[in-house]
Amino acid sequence: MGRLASAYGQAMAAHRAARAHLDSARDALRGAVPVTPSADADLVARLARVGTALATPTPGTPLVRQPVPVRVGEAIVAGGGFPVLLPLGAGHHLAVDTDARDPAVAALLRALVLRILATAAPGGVRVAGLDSAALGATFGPLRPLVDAGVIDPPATTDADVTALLDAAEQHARDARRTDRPDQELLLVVAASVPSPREAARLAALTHAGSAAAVCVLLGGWQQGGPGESTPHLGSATVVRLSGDPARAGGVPGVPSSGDIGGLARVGDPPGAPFSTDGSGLAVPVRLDGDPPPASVVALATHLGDAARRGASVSFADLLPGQRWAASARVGLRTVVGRAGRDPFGMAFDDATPHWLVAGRTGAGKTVFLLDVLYGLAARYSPAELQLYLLDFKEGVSFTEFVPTSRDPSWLPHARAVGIESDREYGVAVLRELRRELQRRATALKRHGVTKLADLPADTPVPRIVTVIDEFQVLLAGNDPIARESVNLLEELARKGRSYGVHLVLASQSTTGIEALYGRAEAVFGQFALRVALAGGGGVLDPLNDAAATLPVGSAVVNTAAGALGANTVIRFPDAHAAGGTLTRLRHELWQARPPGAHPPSVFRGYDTARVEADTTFAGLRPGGRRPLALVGRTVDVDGTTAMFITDTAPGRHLAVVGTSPAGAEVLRAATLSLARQHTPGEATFLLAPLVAAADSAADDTAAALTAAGHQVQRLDTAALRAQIATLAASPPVTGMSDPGTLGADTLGSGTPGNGAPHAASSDGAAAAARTYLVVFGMDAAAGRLAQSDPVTFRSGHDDLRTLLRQGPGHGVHLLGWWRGLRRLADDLGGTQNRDDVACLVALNVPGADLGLHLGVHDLAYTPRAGRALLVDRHDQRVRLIVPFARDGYDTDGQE
Ligand SMILES: Nc1ncnc2c1ncn2[C@@H]1O[C@H](COP(=O)(O)OP(=O)(O)OP(=O)(O)O)[C@@H](O)[C@H]1O
Repeated sequence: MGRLASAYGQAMAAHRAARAHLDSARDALRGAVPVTPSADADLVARLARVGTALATPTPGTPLVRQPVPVRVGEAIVAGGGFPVLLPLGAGHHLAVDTDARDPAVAALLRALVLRILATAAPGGVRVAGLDSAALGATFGPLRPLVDAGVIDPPATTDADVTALLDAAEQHARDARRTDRPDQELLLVVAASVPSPREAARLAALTHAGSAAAVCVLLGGWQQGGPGESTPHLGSATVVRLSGDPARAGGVPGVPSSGDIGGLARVGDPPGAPFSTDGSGLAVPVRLDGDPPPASVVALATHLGDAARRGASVSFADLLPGQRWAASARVGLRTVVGRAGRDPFGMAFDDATPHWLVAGRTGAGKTVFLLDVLYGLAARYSPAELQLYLLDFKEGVSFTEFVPTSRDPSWLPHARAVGIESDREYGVAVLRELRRELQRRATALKRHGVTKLADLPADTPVPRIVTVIDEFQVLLAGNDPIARESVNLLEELARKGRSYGVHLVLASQSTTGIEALYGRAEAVFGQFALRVALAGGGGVLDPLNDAAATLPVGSAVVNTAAGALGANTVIRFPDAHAAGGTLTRLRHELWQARPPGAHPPSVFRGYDTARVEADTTFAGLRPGGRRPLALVGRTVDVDGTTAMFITDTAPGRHLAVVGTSPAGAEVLRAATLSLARQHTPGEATFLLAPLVAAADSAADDTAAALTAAGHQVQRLDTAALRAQIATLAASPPVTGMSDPGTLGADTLGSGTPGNGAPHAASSDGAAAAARTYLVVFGMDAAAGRLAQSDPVTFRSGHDDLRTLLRQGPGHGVHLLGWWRGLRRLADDLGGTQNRDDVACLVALNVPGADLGLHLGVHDLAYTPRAGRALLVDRHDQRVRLIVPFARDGYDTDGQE
């Protein structure tokens, strides 16, 4: 009886004291003055030890400094009960010996999550749930909190669990390092014990101390028996639902826990035990059940707003107070988002000169890059920072940085922008950057220093950031472009650190890039900083799967080339959602551009090149010594005009080859550009539109030439044959020959009767008189040219070959479109005569055939719509070009 009475007394006192704690906690949460328990002095003294740990929380008090009393259930005593509160937070944890597949445990864990969230200041607690045993069902009733963004979806797979523990350990390290007064508490709720390895990691967290700001609630924790190696927990209160029935009794009318479900034994809280002998609370405890669903919803509503506010990172957060106030001398740094509640910065400096960014499509890669670029552009003036921006995908990543018809602004830091770039354009940019490295190396040598940062202050050299989105396209396959790109990237990555040239390579995946075979380490080894967005874990160490569960708008930033333990999870704002702010910022920066600043050179892969819009074309005037035939825009950094010189050297003729009707467009551009270099009457244009596909271009050419006052004659096949014979037999030596003798249908405005112009004998005056024979569909004349003259026995081909060899010396040039390479070779009399037409524009001609025709082995050319290969056999030029075409010309016509 005495023992029972004593137990009863102890229990009642505990009840009163605990009630007082609870009340005071509640009052404190409401801002009221704490209530001092007034009870039996002896028992209060004992419970005071609990009270020390269970210091009264006040609203907004971080849970990492002091543990808070959290109710777990009601102690059962005869005739009543009292609430049982346990210290949690500040290095105090809880373990239950049964896992959450037992509904009582699941309900208890949910109740604890709810109470801790309600106790903490909004945003003061982050909840990370692990539930591989019940596949997340334990957290089901808390769904409103998940939906409101207050707690994260639970980890259910092995990978999720590992990632969650990685993040928790990182959190602990960061919390210890920063030791902030407002540190967020990470509540790790394990509904069951995962594998032994993860169990050990959870146990280690319970030893991490209050500075780690982690609180672990652990279901299914069985302290190991003899011989078992279950790790010991740190400061944790243990709750048992199973076990020794004899120990569970002790109160009249209260069965042991072994006898009925739902009653538990509560061990001694660390540092403030209930018992003196380690036996824990003397009476059994009915664990609290689920909080009412209405409470969950109410809390979700209450905390959801705060969570959203806390979680949202606005684009404005990335911007500095003052524009262009930072110095790039030792590196570049910008805020890219937030880690926890703190702004998070990333740098291009000696430690992290280059960045590797990966994320599956839709993970927010473009948005992240925009955040970075605007952040940098707002901090550093164009004198400190230049940008080269390359995008290899279909999309609009960098369009906003270049002027358009709707918005004339551009980002003044941008030097070159490639949108839907060709690989050849990418290589051109990398070559340009390598030239810049060489210039910088020379400048550093001149000043006797080895690093950009050591240059004298009065010789500032801007840092260059080159962003290559979807860079794997550049390295795709194992062709000369891929190989050259790898070489260039490796060199830029290796030397860029010292010379202030930084690379950001972004991709959906960095694995399986064939051209990198054996070189990946040499290239990526220079990329200490890795950013893994959702699905972008490939840039991290294979054991580091921290990116496995990232939502859109988050990233793992790792400054140790992806190694485990160097992760920081950040959130970055959606730049797309801040369109207005972005536009205003860009306009502000544009208005502030230095006087004389030029817009970036822009390459848009999908643009048609129009000769009329070409600046070289616009500048052409009569009187030049060697007329230029303009054929397109070179795919290079500046989009220089692609052209041939038509001088008196043998072979200065143009062959455009391929079935694509774009061939007629190229002839049109070449002809019109030549025409601009002659005064009317000085040159004769003999146009032979032999195929229907060229009619439109030929008619347009004739009309434009006529309008400009030039002499134009139209030839049919027969007339062409005759004209070739005439020009071959008696090349014009002076004045104009009579076109009437050519059987031509005169279209031009020049005087009929004045035929081919004369050609002077020297280059100096060669431009003075020319004949341009422009044949649209030269192959259509093959039959006629093959026929021999019954008198002279000369075939048309004989005459053509004479004309090709001797014509330029007499001012006669052939511009022809052949629809097949074979036809061209036949007309030339075999590939051995290929130099007789030295200027070639290859359209949809297979690269291998072209290589054979030209006798070039490793010709890298992939025929595609809107592109051509320019080959000049005299100066060994081989360039990818965007051939000129009229607006509305359908490049799809090219196969
Ligand atoms: N921080 C963010 N917060 C919210 N939404 C975001 C965030 N970042 C990106 N998004 C959204 O995700 C979508 C995809 O973003 P983005 O275009 O940057 O993806 P991506 O990885 O570049 O995809 P793709 O490679 O297919 O172009 C967009 O609708 C964007 O608004």
